[in-house]
Amino acid sequence: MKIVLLGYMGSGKSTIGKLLAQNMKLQFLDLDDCIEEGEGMDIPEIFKSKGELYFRKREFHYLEEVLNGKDNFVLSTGGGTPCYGKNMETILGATNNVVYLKVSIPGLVARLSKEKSERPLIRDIPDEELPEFIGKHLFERNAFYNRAHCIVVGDNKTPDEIALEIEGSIL
Ligand SMILES: Nc1ncnc2c1ncn2[C@@H]1O[C@H](COP(=O)(O)OP(=O)(O)OP(=O)(O)O)[C@@H](O)[C@H]1O
Ligand SMILES: O=C(O)C1=C[C@@H](O)[C@@H](O)[C@H](O)C1
Ligand SMILES: [Mg+2]
Repeated sequence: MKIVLLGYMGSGKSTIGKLLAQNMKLQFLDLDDCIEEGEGMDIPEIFKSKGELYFRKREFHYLEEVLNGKDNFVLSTGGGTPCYGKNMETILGATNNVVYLKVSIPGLVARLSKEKSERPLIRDIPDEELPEFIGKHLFERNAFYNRAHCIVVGDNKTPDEIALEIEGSIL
């Protein structure tokens, strides 16, 4: 069993992935953590010292390593993971349980305005510009996220409720 969670930054993939894995007695894997461990640097450091292109290459490497090398896990991806190169094909080729955790623009803004510093793509966006930035970015990324097998809305629900809803949708 391989479950892959997709969604924008702040949609709750890491929070809900952990709960879902516990509930389903599966291993929890967070692709951002795999990258940080493998590279020996945190994500803001990788972006700063090596650039986004390098990050995207390593992201694909760790994605393939997890999907092809492991089984019985919940994988929370990074917000951009499905949107680059062959990543979405690779994910869809590995499992029939790909879930898009969809959160509204105001919902994402409320969460991310408090947590920008660890997220290099938004850390320098002024709060008043966040809604427009996220709206445009999400519009571009939705084409990838919408290829998931299942979409679960994450607004106005607790992480436990969302994890249960996802569990009910797993094949
Ligand atoms: N259902 C929820 N309701 C309210 N807040 C939530 C919910 N799920 C997650 N959060 C909060 O939203 C913030 C972002 O969650 P999280 O880090 O899990 O997102 P993410 O999708 O993994 O983001 P990233 O792609 O940047 O890794 C955290 O502060 C988390 O506690
Ligand atoms: O949305 C994105 O492109 C990113 C999201 C984070 O999970 C990290 O993978 C990184 O900060 C890039
Ligand atoms: Mg995360």
